[in-house]
Amino acid sequence: MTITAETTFVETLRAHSRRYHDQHPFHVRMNAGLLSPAQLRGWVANRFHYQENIPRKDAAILANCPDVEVRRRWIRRITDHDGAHAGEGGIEAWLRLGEAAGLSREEVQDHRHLVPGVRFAVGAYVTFARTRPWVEAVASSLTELFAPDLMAQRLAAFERWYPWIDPAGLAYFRARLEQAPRDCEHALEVVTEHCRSAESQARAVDALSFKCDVLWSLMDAIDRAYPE
Ligand SMILES: O=C(O)c1cc(C(=O)O)c2c(n1)C(=O)C(=O)c1cc(C(=O)O)[nH]c1-2
Repeated sequence: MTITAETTFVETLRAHSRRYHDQHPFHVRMNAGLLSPAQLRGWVANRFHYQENIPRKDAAILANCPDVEVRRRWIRRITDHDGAHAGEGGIEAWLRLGEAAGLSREEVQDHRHLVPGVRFAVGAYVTFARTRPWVEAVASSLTELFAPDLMAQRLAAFERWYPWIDPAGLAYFRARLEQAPRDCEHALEVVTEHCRSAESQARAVDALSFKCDVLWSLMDAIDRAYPE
């Protein structure tokens, strides 16, 4: 997707919703209630690797960012996932989701279910944030513009189609319904303020494309590991 005279920068970013992983066949089947318990557990166990690396990705952005005001707001993402204390935060909430789905904490944390493609996709995202200019790394987080719709759909689907998962385990998704819009509003603010030239806008768009590929590859790897 390229920026043209007719489409503004922000419209071009938003148009990436067409490449978001909500349209991946595995997610489509998940939301239609068609996944077996083993497939759903495989997804939960593998997606944990994404969750546990988000704070490391955000720490890389902080390390590369010279702007104190951006850092002051961005740092909250790390506590959202890590929690301020043991037993709190998004990573803990994801482990509880695993338990609600029948996975022990140990088997999620020791990566015994982790498939190579997911490890590669997550590693690529963290490396991108470490090695690319920080504004591009911020732009790559903008897939979160599209996440709330998928979270809402997922919550409804889990309650309707997968009643064997204790609904208390879905707290992670409920929290993201609030956190994702706040986070991506800030990210969009940073990107529009810092990307004024056509060239920097094109780089931000490329960063978002890259991230869509990361998420899609991750789902491809899960789909392949837990076939129908
Ligand atoms: O379940 C999902 O579909 C989904 C997608 C995304 C995303 O679009 O990157 C994130 C999350 N969840 C999520 O839970 C999360 O904490 C998160 C952080 C980020 C990011 O790039 O900084 N994306 C996402």
